[in-house]
Amino acid sequence: MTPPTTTLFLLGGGGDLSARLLLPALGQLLTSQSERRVRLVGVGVEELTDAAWRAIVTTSFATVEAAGPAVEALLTSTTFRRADVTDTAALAELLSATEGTPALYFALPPAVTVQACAALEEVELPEGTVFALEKPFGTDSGSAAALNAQLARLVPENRVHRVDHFLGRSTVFNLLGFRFANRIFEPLWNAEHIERVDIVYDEQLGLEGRAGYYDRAGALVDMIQSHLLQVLAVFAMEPPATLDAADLRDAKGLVLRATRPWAGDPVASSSRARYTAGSVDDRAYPSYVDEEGVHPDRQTETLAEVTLEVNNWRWAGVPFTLRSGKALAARRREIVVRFKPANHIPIGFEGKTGPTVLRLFLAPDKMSLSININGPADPHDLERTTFEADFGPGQFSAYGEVLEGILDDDPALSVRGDTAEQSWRIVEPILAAWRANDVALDEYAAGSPGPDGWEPIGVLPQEREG
Ligand SMILES: NC(=O)C1=CN([C@@H]2O[C@H](COP(=O)(O)OP(=O)(O)OC[C@H]3O[C@@H](n4cnc5c(N)ncnc54)[C@H](OP(=O)(O)O)[C@@H]3O)[C@@H](O)[C@H]2O)C=CC1
Ligand SMILES: O=C1O[C@H](COP(=O)(O)O)[C@@H](O)[C@H](O)[C@H]1O
Repeated sequence: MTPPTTTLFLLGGGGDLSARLLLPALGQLLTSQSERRVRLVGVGVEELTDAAWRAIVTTSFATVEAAGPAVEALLTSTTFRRADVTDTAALAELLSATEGTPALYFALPPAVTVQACAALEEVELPEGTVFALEKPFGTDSGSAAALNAQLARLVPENRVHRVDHFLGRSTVFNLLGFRFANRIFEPLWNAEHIERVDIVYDEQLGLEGRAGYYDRAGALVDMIQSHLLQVLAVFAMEPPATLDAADLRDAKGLVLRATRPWAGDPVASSSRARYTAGSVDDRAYPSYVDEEGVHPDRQTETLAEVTLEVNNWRWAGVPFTLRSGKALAARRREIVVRFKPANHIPIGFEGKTGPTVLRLFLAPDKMSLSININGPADPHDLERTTFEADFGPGQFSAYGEVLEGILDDDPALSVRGDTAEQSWRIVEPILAAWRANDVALDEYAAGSPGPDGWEPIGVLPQEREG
């Protein structure tokens, strides 16, 4: 069946997110789905002719070699509207140009998004209007709740797509398929068998000129409050009956409602650090505090690590450590599941053993399982071996999957309002402890693995030595 036409209003279409991530993802989606028809309307405060806008879209599409009938149709019909989206009359006029169902993508500074939503309260929205909102969603649980209330006055919850591109990753579905389409993993997926779970997203990139946003956010809000808590929720969820939005989002919501800092102690369960001058591979970085636009007094961390507990029957007593940082020695993007030791290894076996360790890599998508086996030669001698499997690249980029959900009005891969509030509730005690300076702000040289004295996570002691 031919999908109905959507008019996609890209509010902030001239911005960085749009050019670098959204437009290429749209080009990729339309190349693969030649039947789909999208009328794209770019919106911004800058004066831009339709031809100049078309050139921007064409350049972004070229980065993914977008081609075919759906791409051609979009390029022929796309237009640009100069409008201040905080102005009610401008929004009403904009929406009158809708063909099919409108989707409003707020690729705007967050404060402008809030103002635009307020202005939209005075506008009669066309039937079926879909909203897509970027992170950060609010600045704390109170502002997230206020924005949710505002959105609820505009469109039903299932037509609000709070975008988290980590949920667009095929990794999420890979995780569900791996765990629930096999008999052998799900029965072990609990506190009885799992000792700890580490979710690590270490980046080599530094600030990359994003001080305006990042210096107020920091690693905890930028990566853990949003993306890594969503990964935790997918990892730890109860088995959903279907992959439908309602089942997935209920299951994630239950996990996050049960989550809090380890032992309720935000000080002991968290660490923070910021990078000093150094180099990552051959690229030199100045000290974070010397980056343009950074205010050292804000004490912004570029590396955050928090240990959380999920207080339910399945996970009681299992620490979940989430870590993410910038300008680190190596790129590490993985979930590391360490199983408890075997109850009893028959006396007579010797050699190096260790717990079973499952690694689910977030990008590129693959997995490995390290176990003990009898190696070659002496059959008494146990050795470690690792099985590996590649999940292969997903059909689309993460933003491609996000956009498909928005255009199909399927919110399965977006963050539900209550979950967005819960994510703030989880990190708020930690943010308060950091603001009060109850946790030291450590330092690490750019290009190092992190501050001296921090225990490496997701690595067995014997792997550290080796
Ligand atoms: N860039 C990224 O990698 C990522 C960004 N995000 C989020 O996406 C959102 C957008 O980010 P980004 O693209 O980087 O920001 P930019 O500053 O690059 O772009 C913002 C756009 O908003 C437009 N704009 C601002 N005010 C108005 C207004 N009143 N009316 C109409 N248009 C307006 C600007 O228009 P004009 O150009 O005409 O001035 C500009 O094109 C933010 O919420 C950010 O947190 C999330 C993940 C990654
Ligand atoms: O949202 C963000 O994500 C990126 C990391 O995601 P990736 O898909 O680009 O690896 C992070 O660098 C950025 O700081 C953060 O805002």
